[in-house]
Amino acid sequence: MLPFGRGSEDQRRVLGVGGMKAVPYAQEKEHKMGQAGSSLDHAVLRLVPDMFADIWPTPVVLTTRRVSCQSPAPQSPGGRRQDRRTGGFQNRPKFLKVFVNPASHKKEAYEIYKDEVAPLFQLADIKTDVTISERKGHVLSVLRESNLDEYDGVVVVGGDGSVAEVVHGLLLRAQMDAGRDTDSIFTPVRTPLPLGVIPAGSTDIVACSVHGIRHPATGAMHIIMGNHQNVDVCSFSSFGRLLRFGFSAMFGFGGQTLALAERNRWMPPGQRREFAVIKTLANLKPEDCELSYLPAKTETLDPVKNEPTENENVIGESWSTTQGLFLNISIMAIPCLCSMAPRGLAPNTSSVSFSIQRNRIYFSFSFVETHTVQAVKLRPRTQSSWSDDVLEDNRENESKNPPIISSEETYPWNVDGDLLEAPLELLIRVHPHLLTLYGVEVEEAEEPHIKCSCI
Ligand SMILES: Nc1ncnc2c1ncn2[C@@H]1O[C@H](COP(=O)(O)OP(=O)(O)OP(=O)(O)O)[C@@H](O)[C@H]1O
Repeated sequence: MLPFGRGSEDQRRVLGVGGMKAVPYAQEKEHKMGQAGSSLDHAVLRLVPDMFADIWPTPVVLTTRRVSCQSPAPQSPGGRRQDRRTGGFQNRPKFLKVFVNPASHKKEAYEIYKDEVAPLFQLADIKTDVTISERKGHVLSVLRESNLDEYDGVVVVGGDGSVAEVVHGLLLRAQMDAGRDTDSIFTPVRTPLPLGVIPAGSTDIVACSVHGIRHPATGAMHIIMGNHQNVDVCSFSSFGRLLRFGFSAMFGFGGQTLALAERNRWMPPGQRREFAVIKTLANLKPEDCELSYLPAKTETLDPVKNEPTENENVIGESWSTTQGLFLNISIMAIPCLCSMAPRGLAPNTSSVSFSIQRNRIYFSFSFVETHTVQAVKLRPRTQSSWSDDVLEDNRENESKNPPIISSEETYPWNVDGDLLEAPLELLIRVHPHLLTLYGVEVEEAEEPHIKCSCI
């Protein structure tokens, strides 16, 4: 099986249009059909840089999960897709609900949609119903209240935060339609609508992970051709209460940096991000946590079907628990490819080392471990080091800023680039193949050409 982030030179080519790398669809399809399945990684990582090894000599944990991924075509209610003229492409949509976030990145999302995507949909005879989001949360309320039966798919034009909002909305809606209580933990049902992602944000990790490239027209072509890829989604819950769905999360450095950036929203975005990274690094303190994880069921290759099969008996359902000081813990349900880490932040590897690529140089950190997990539970054991900084800041700016920490202490998590202030204990469960995205399995993202802010 060819995992994400690996493959021969030939296999690393991505499907592109409009002057970008262009591989004929048939050739790409043939290549994909040659694979036994794709892989998705789930990672929990605990970073203790070498320079701090004397101070925090604890070992490090990084967790990944490998899941086979075949893509049966989801059916819209009533099986209406089968009645359509699909021009040879079985999953080709005819009517799409489109959400555009005009505030994404450089505020160009609407222009990108109008100039680069809408004309392609028109050529392909695809009808659209477009909503320009007016504020954070607007998309969520539209997805809750609209009749979605008439659509073949949903499209989001924006960055990772916008994608996360639509994913959360679609999955909440699916639970509501299935009569589930969305306030509590449950085994979620799939959403019947595939989601297309048109990158228009500053990082676009989800688009890079399913298209291999940040290129709106490539995203549009995957939608038009009805290329489907099933992806895993995480649920985040605390003390039995569902908080949200998402693809990735960071606690420690990643959460603290975002929290600091959010507290300084008055700065321009680039400056805010750099300020937050530098200040967090300068005050970097590890979090003292109890981390438990449920190892994933192992996979072996079925010799007859040449497909990965889960071996339920090898690892039982027993939680592994570790305690100690963690600089960063990341959980990833998608490979998290981006221009700065073209092979992904969650490399699909059984090795205990984790590497990120910067300008073609690889760093293998001995202080990062990877594990394959189905679920992770994190419980900080002391007051967050982040709250010390908040209190210090608040003392400095007491007259300007109201206190942020309430009597009930929360801990900052970076969930798909959004700040989630979670209570003491957070349970993250991986739900295999919960969502279908328009796209294909990609081996590697485009070479870095734009500054990326994923870490
Ligand atoms: N009209 C709006 N005004 C302000 N914010 C909005 C609006 N519509 C949506 N949002 C919110 O903006 C947030 C960030 O958007 P998005 O992720 O698309 O852009 P970005 O942060 O520039 O990109 P990336 O996440 O890739 O870094 C999302 O959480 C979304 O809910």
